[in-house]
Amino acid sequence: MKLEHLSVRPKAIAKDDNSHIEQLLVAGPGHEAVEALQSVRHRVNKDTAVCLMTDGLGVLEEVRQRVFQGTESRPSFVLGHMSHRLAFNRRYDAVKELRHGKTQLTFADSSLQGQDVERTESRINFVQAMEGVKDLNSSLAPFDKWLHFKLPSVILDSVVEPVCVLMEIPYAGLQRNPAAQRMMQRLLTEIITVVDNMPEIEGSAAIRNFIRGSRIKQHIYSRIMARRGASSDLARQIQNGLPTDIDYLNGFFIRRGHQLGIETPTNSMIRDMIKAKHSLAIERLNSYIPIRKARLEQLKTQGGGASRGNGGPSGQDGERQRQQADEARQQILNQILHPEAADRLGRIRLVKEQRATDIENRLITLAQTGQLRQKVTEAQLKDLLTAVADNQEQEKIVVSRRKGWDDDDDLDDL
Ligand SMILES: CC(C)(CO)[C@@H](O)C(=O)[O-]
Repeated sequence: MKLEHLSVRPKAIAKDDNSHIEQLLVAGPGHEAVEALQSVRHRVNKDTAVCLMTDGLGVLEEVRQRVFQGTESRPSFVLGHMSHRLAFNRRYDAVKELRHGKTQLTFADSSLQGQDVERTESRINFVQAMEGVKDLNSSLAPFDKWLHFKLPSVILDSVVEPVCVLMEIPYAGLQRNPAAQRMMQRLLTEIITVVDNMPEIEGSAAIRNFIRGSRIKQHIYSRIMARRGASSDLARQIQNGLPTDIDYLNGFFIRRGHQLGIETPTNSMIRDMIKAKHSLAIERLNSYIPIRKARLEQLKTQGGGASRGNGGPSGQDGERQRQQADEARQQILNQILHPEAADRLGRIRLVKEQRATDIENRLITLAQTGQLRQKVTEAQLKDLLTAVADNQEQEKIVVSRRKGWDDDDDLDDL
């Protein structure tokens, strides 16, 4: 079974609805935006206002070029960025706020590069509608102020995450690794040169002060400290063969550098290495079914099957054996889970370690007994989660009333 790269969830694409869209908010990873807009292009015209609240930079340029170039029916755009931390609850199609922040909106007319100025009225209406949603805490800002708000997270993701991936270290490892720090410094120097020359922000003292002074470095350092216990999101995406936003992180600065005649060799090399690693991960994920019997036998003798955490030998030998068993376990899980399912299980582990371990044990047992013929999809994993939850509820003979956002719903946020 090959990995699909249709990243937009089918539910977001209502193919049979042809009604005109007046206001459209596109959020999420940068790499999903083009596909999402293409799916509703026939419902959008020059009276539509689209707010791009996507991750990364260069998304608007890509959307203008790939979806609306040469058409009369080009909508007008608002760019947005928010610092709220949100979780998506798939079961209820709802969003939960984990941390309150603010939303900044802007018009990107300065990046139109000779194209017609967009209609202002529809954009103003959209901004007003968003300002009316109290929880969004939105305001309209000049372009440079907006970029100043968004740039730190984009730079952080371009400088820190790829280095974690390539050196195979978590955030904590960056602090004590001079080679990693040199690599980050090179990436940052090139990025700063590109930003400093972007025509859209010419004359912006706020951005100049931010990138030329020590503030950007302080920001990166403080984020590394804050996340030192965490592993990189990009590493998780690559390991699971999921699409990444690298083209809207380092890729954006490379494209802009090219347009401005600025060389960005370190960013280009790192982007290519990330892409190569991603292709290898996909190849690996697609090449392991059916599970090799010999590997399973090895796993059984190492005690790494469905028996995680059940004691075993102690001391250094015991530790080594446990490590080997954990690695073997992980290898098997990589073989039997679809990337989206592995991703979901990983997130469940963050909040319910025992639940994730129980599920893993079941999956490994199914694999060992030859009952898995194909990789487990995210939908199948959800069924299994529900079955395990039902079972546990019956075992406890406890009746509990479900709340809107109870514990199990939290698993669905993930
Ligand atoms: C880079 C940008 C923010 C405007 O300069 C916009 O064009 C974009 O994201 O595509």
